[in-house]
Amino acid sequence: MVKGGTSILSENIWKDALKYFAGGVNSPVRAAVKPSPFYSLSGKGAYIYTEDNKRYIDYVLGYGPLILGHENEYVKNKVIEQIEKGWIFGTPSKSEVELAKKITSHMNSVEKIRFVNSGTEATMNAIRLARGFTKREKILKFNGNYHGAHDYALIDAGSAATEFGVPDSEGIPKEVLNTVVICEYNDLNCVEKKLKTEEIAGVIVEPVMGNMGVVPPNENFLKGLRELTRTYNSLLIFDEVITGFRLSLAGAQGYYGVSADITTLGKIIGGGFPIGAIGGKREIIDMFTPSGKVFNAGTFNANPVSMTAGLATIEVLERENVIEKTVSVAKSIAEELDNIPVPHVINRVQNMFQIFFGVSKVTNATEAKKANKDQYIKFHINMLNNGVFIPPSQYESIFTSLAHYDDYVINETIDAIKKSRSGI
Ligand SMILES: Cc1ncc(COP(=O)(O)O)c(C=O)c1O
Ligand SMILES: N[C@H](C=O)CCC(=O)O
Repeated sequence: MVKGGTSILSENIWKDALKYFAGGVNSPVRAAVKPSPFYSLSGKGAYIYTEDNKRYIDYVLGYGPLILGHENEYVKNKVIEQIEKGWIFGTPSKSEVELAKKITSHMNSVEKIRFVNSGTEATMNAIRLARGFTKREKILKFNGNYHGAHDYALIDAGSAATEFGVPDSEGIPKEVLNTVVICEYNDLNCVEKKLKTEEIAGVIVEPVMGNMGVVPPNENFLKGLRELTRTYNSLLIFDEVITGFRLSLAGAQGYYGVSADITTLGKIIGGGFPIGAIGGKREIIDMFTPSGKVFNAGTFNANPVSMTAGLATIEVLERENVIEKTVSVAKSIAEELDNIPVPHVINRVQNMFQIFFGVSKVTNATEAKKANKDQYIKFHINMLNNGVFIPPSQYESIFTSLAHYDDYVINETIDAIKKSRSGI
């Protein structure tokens, strides 16, 4: 097994992939890995192993779900047990009730849940729910926030939409664009102005921005959103697809002490298997069919494998002090990044962080876009060559997992940072 370096086999697979997939991939950020993507073969703990017999310490972690690291033994065994019993029934299964009990026990504002298959489906349905509940049409979102790949979210969107220069996607009808109102993140004045002058069904927000790099909320931002949405009878939607069960067991809401009307979840609650969820107050979630008139359905909704993996993951989070451990790793790595002798700023909240070169502060998407992307990409390539996989895009977050809570992994990473800082 070789640490980092170039990847001949992966390069050959990549040439084939370019024949079959738009841009060679099935989700755009994967094409951002330079010079070309490596093909993963397996994962164990903090490491990814590739088709080329290369090994990388993984700080991407499936873009967030793998808070326990790769192939966690407990989760794996629970999933195998489930698979031996069957993996789709088209009927409810006990695992969905158990996962719902677990999530609601941790998140005060979530009394009832609808399980879907992705974060994208979760936010799309949360927006429909907010419109159905308030009988209003407009949604307020923030510049650079990413809520998945559906029409109502792809306006001033972060993540790969910014990385590939399509924050406003083509193919979205004007009528849809006109229902989305945009403010800059952390700008409460803008939010108040829009809520006052437009009939807004809901304000959707990433409580910590994780799709423009990492951008924390200013001290009063989330509390301000809570108050303003109450004043103007609009619903507050926290998109906790990344932050749920990452910042704390009660998500960003628990961490910042602000509760939402509707919460969207994904990633960690599926333990690495496809999932999304819309949670909230009983009277809001009950508006979903069949008890209400806001339609949602799905062949794979609440599939037992994702339910089982999610439940097992949360059990480990509860038992093993995981969040504390991932935060301590994140602190050590962020401190070492801060020693890089090139002007930069590091934004970190708990166990998610990102470095921005060439700027002294990043508090919103406009400031994030001023960071020197070329320097970030050079650093990303240097880190890969030194055996560490950090996000290939400035507009993603570095994550830590339980498996990184290991002196050998931390020291290897610190060593890679030291070797990677020249030439950026
Ligand atoms: C905050 C946030 N919301 C929604 C999504 C969409 O989730 P998914 O990729 O599972 O559709 C993502 C990530 O992709 C996300 O980071
Ligand atoms: N930033 C995205 C979600 O958090 C990354 C996942 C993807 O686009 O494939």
